[in-house]
Formats: sequence, C-alpha cells, structure tokens
Amino acid sequence: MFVATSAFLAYHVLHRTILCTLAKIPGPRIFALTSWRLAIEDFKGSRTRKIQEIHVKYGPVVRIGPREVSFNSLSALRKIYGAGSGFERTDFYRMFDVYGKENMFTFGPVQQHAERKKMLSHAYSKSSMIKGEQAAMIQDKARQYMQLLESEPGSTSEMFSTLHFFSLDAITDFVYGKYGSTQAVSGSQGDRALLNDILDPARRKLSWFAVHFPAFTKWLYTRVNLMERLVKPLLPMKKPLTYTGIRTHALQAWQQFYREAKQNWSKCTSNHVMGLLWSHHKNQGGSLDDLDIASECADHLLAGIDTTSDTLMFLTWALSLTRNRRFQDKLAEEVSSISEEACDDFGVPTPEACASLPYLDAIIKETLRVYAPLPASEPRVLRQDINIDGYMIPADTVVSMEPYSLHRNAEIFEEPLEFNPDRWLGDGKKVAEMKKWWWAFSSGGRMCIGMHLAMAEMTTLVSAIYRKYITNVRPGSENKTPAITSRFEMFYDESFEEIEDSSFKEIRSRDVSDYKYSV
Ligand code: HEM
Repeated sequence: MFVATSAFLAYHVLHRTILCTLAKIPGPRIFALTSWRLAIEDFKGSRTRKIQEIHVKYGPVVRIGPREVSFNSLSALRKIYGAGSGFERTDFYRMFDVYGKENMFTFGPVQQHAERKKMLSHAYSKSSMIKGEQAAMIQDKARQYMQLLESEPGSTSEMFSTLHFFSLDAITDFVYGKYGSTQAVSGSQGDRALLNDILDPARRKLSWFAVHFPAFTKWLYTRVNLMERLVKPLLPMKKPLTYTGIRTHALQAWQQFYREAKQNWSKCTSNHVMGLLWSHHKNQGGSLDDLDIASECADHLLAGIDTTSDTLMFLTWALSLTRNRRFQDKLAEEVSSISEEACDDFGVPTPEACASLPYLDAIIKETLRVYAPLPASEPRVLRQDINIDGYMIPADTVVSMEPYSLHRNAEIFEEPLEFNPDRWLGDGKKVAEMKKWWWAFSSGGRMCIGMHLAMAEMTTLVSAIYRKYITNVRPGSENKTPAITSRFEMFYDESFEEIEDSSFKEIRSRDVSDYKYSV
C-alpha cells in the first residue's frame, strides 16, 4: 500500500512538473505542483501582488497552478479577451450568482452571455448617460451630494461612506427606478445602513471559503436551529453576510414592480434596467423567469456600488496629497471653465459638459491605473487547445490576466507606482501605447457594461466638487493610505506604510478660503 501510494505521488509530481504540456511554462515549482499554493496567497490576501511578483521574476507567461497560467502581454490580451475570442468565464464567477441564479456576470457560455448582454447594451450606452433622463438623474444625485457637504459638514471627513451613498443612490435609481431608488445621500438612515455589511473585513474570508470550499460553505450557511448554533464558530463571516441587506432591498424592489406589472403593465414606469428586462421578457414570450430578472438586476446593483465609489475615494485622496496639489489646481482650473449655462442652479454641471474635459479624463485614467477597484486576475477557459505567446495551452486550462500587473509594466508606464495624470497628456505615441495596456474595465465581449454610467457619475461629481472646494489630507493623516476590499484582498497605495481608516480628508470651500468644515 505504502509503495503504491508513493509511486502514485511520485508520478503525480513528475507529471505536473516535467511531463505535462504546461511544464515548459516558467514559474515557481510549488505553484505548478498544487493549486493550494495559490489558495494560500488568496487566504493571506496577497494573490494579485504575488502574481505580479512572479511575472517580474519569470516573465510575461507564468504558471501559477497545475492547470492555471497567467499572462502579461498585449498579444495574450487580444487572444484571450479580444472580441470573439471564444473564451468563457470560469466557475470562479459562480460566487456572484444571486438568489441561486446565474446572470450576465456569471454565465460561462459565450452564447448565453451574449444574448443577455444584447438586451441591455443600449440602456448602458454613452449617449444614454450624457443626454436625457439618465443624465438628469446623475446630475441630480451629484447636486444632492453637494448639498450633503453643506448640510452635514461632518460628513466631509467621512468621504468613504458618503461616496458609497452617492453610488448606491445612482445605481438603485438606474436599475430599479422608483421601485428601489435609495435616498442615502439625502439622509435616509435605513438606506445608509444598507452599506454596513460591506464594511466588515470578514467578507474577504467569506469570499475565500466560497471559492475554495463552495459546497461546504453553502452547507454551513444553510443550517438552522440547533445545527446553526453548533456550526456558528466555523462560519467565515457572521450573519448578516456581505450585501445581505442590499440583496433583500433589491428583491423587495423587484417584487413590488412585479406585482404592479402583472396587474397593469401599461401603468408601470419602465425606464430602468428592471423594466427593460421585463418588457423584453413579455415581448419574447417569457424567456426569463422572475428570479432571472431579480438576479440580473441585483448583480448590476452590486457591481455598481464599490467600483465607482472606491475609485472616487482614491481619486479625491490622491488629489488631496500635498505633493499632488499641482494636479488638483490644474483640474480646478479646467472644471471652473465649464460655462454657467451648462450647470444647474447649484453649480453642478451636466454629465455632457463633463464628458470631454481632457485633464479630468487623465485624472480618472490615472486613478484607475494605479488604484483599479478590480485589480485582480480575470480567469477564463477555452474548450479547445490554443497557442498563446508561443506556448500550447490545453483545452480547459484556466488562463488569466490582471489589471494590476498590466498597469505596473515599467517599460510602458515610467515610474509605474507614481500617481501622475500628466503622463496621459504627453507624447502621443507613448500615450497610444499606454492606452493599449490600460485595462481597468476589461475588454471584448465581457467588458464592463457599466463603464459609461461609472464615467458619467465620476466626471459629474468630481467636476462639481472641484469647482467649489479644495481638498486636503487631514492633519495627522499625511502618511497614511486609504484601503479598499476587492474579493479576497485589500488594496492601498503601497508607497505608504500605514493604512488609514475611512476618515482621512478635510475639504475646504474654494470661495471662503479660511473656512474649514469640521473634521
Ligand atoms: C469604476 C467603475 C468600474 C470598474 C473599474 C469596473 C470594472 C469592471 C471589470 C474589470 C469587469 C470585468 C470583470 C471580470 O471579467 O472579472 C466588469 C464587468 C462588469 N461590470 Fe463593471 N466596473 C465599474 C463600474 C460598473 C458599474 C457602475 C456597473 C453597473 C451596472 C458595472 C457592471 C458590470 C457588469 C454587469 C459586468 C459584467 C459584464 C459582462 O460580463 O459582460 N460596472 N466591470
């Protein structure tokens, strides 16, 4: 028995490290031998940084698991994530199913995904975001945010929360209309409380268990009564779980709309994602069931909160650092040049007026380069063999690339760790090359559908803020970096040694320079 086990293990080691097709790919041996080695990095919250370290050491193609390869080249980017590549999302994404149902984000097969995306692409187009109803909605949310800064001066030191309120209010309005639109910015304590469960750091641990032990994790959380009490010490995250409140809110919005739509469809408002899916369902003879629609909407809601507000938080923080004051000043000059006619009574510009400001665009690009809110690898599989960057990749091998590594290539981005928006306005040839490597919203068929919504929210709010205020890092916090949570990991500015809690900034009125909000 011992001999047989040893022989089996020896063959296993030999096969993974020498005999199999992937054995030619460079990388640390231990990662090739067992997928648990990368799982340890996931647990420590250092996966993305570790993969970058491996790329720096071994080159643009590295093996990071027995059947997993990471790339960091433009040729691989086109092959894996280019339009029509045929690559599918892996099962990793199933942890984002909502109410037990797949949605656009979690579908594997290309066809199934494309059909769903087609239903919604128009609603998310750039023209819909900068003109008409949705543009007015975004401008209105930005106005409410500016009013909040005035009516709750203490809130200026809580940018992390207030920016979450802003993105929550915008996405709930966009997805659910009056049926689920929240009023967190304008003061609803119940709506503000929806964000509480995402602040719990245990959500990183829960993600790890959900990916590495999916069945066990599901089993743990579905226990009731005595068993629930018995398994309590084993739970990776205490209840309520991440987004529990938000998911419940989303389901209630859907149920209210569904009741009305069934009774009298013609009286329902349908200028929102939920209404669009429902009318599609009615016209196509019921291709979606109730939970399909509820799951799709909830996924867009969840995708549209942290991404936008985390980016806004890093952007305002980076501009608040003393060493970056020159960038803030240039931005202020640009946004101050927006004409009064393009602004509402409160001085908040239209999304259209903010959509073509080159310096603001450079600042957002640079923020998303250095502080991408989704910096980790995006795993994909192909159901047939393929050659990528000179290596034969067998069918069903997991391949991935990460914005984090692409954005830190020192050959493309000089001093890659430095926040420098001016790099996007320099030599045209260099800028064109940088744009090819810039991958914050992914690419191809699976590219972020919410990009134009996020851009309209960010450009409008940032313009409104810097037309009126100067932002500074609060005294005592100059050497601290804010941090965000993304999947299993925390991300922050690595040139800082200390991590700050969320209250890091002070904000000063541009017009009354000696006035300070209380912080
Ligand atoms: C700064 C803001 C945002 C960034 C940087 C961002 C980034 C991304 C990235 C990188 C992906 C691909 C992820 C992967 O394949 O692993 C993605 C997909 C997606 N994003 Fe965003 N996102 C942002 C805002 C939004 C917003 C506001 C929404 C609102 C609905 C949204 C909805 C989605 C959806 C539904 C997908 C899946 C698309 C598909 O599979 O075709 N995102 N996003």
